[in-house]
Order: sequence, then structure tokens, then C-alpha cells
Amino acid sequence: MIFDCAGKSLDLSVPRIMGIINVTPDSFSDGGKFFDRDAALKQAEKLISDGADILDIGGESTRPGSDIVAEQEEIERVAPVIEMISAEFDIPISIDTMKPGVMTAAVKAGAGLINDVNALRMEGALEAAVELNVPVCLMHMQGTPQTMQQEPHYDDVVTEVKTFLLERVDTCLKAGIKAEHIMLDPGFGFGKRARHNLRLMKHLSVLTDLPYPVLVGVSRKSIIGDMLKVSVDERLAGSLSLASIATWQGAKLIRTHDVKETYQAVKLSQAVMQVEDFD
Ligand SMILES: Cn1c(SCC(=O)Nc2ccccc2)nc2c(=O)[nH]c(N)nc21
Repeated sequence: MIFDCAGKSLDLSVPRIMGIINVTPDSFSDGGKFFDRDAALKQAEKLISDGADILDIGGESTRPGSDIVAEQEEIERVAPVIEMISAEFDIPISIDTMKPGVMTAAVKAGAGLINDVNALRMEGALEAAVELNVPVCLMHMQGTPQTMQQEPHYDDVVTEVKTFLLERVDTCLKAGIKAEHIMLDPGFGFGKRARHNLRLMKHLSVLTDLPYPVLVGVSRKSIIGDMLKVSVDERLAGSLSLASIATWQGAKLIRTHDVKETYQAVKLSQAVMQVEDFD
């Protein structure tokens, strides 16, 4: 269960932590045009020292209703940051993008895993992923970031998400993606109401029982806000609670803003899971 991310290895035999670095205007306090690349390097350093096993770098916000970013603009945001971080640190880097051109530029710059919230459905994305020959995370999303939260509807969200992911796996395998390069993700908050997110968490083992590692991203998300009625900066405890529930059910990668605390929570659930039952 070791993922070779362009020469940097990610051992998913135990639950691991994916730290988030957003290189988007809405993620930099000044909201300025010029992202402070030193800030990104500093953040990488902190996430690594806090225990991150991989860093997820994204140049286009995929929050509900977010603006679409042009491919060239997205490349200009992420490539220099990936270059800098991969030159400075040994940690594997994933590129959070739906665009094939960004995938290619990011891997050339040093990224070793494609994290595609659109599960390689964009024109040219699957071909690019095959060509790049790096691991890929296939995530479920209903609709697009622009439309997904308008009227999400499912007859049976767990079955529909599982079916979607297995269909994407089949398409990927047929196109030449290696089975050992595939990771699955239910896509919490991507075209789901609160009850859909809770059901997916309750029945996560439907996905973790499949022969692919499962990535879970619930950090600070609406699944927590909907239940606790708290703002984004008040969602740490909820995030940690769900990270524990996810790892308890077999999730192998937890995507989080709060690496240090998530590392600690995951460490405990893992210790409970793997303690021997004999002296
Ligand atoms: C790139 N990316 C995202 S961005 C959305 C986000 O964090 N929203 C958000 C962040 C903070 C507060 C509220 C919402 N979520 C996932 C995920 O769940 N899985 C995978 N694989 N990739 C992902």
C-alpha cells in the first residue's frame, strides 16, 4: 500500500495526513493579486513539522459557487509553489486540480499525485493522468462547484457514490491507469446535503471495503457547520471527531487544514485499532 508519488513515497498501510495549501486569492489574507510565495513555503514548513505526510496544493477554490479560474492563471499560481516546495522538502505533493494542463505542469514542477475533485471527467484529463503515470485520487462530486449545492438529490447517496466511483475506476483502468495508482474519495460537501454527508460517513466502510485506499476531506466543512451551527474557524473539534470516525472505518488519508491536531486524533484511533488483544 505504498504509493510512489514521483519518487517520493506515501505509505498508506496506516492512516496518513494530507495538509492543505491553497494558492488562491481568497486564501491569502490580503486577497491580493500577488500570492506571497514565502508564505506558502512557511506554511509548508509548518504543516510538515506538524506531521503532514503529503501536501495538497490547489490554485482554484472549489467551494460552492466559486469562480472558474483560467488554466494559465491556475498554472501560474501552483507551479512556482510546487517547484519551491519540492526543491526544499522531501514530502510528496498532490495537485488539486480538474484541468489536464494544470496536472501536467504540476507534475513537471514536482507534484507526485493528482487530486481531482472531478474524477478525471474533464476533456483530456484522463489521457493526461495516464501519460503522467502518477497516483490519482478519484472523488465523487454531483454537478460542478458552481451548481452542486443548489438542489443535490439522491435516491441512495451511499450506493450512488460507490457506483459512480467504481464506474470511474473501470474507465481509468481501461484507459491505462494502474490499479495501484488509484485512491477513492466520497467528496464530502460536493453536491451533498447535511444528511447525505452524515450517511456517507456512517457507511464509509462501503468504500473502505473496496480494494482502493480512501481519502476523506471533512476539515472545517459544512457537515460540521450544519450540525454545530458554528463558523469555519470554530470547527476544529468537529473536524477531529469526524477524522477519528473516518479512520476508525478504514480511511487511509485525511485531508485537513489542522495537521497537528488531526495527526494526534488519527494517532489515537490508529492505536486503538492496532493494539493486540493479548499480552
Ligand atoms: C480539493 N478538495 C477539497 S476543497 C473543499 C474544501 O476544503 N472546502 C472547505 C474548506 C474549508 C471550509 C469549508 C469548506 N475538498 C476535498 C475533499 O473532500 N477530497 C479531496 N480529495 N480533495 C478535496
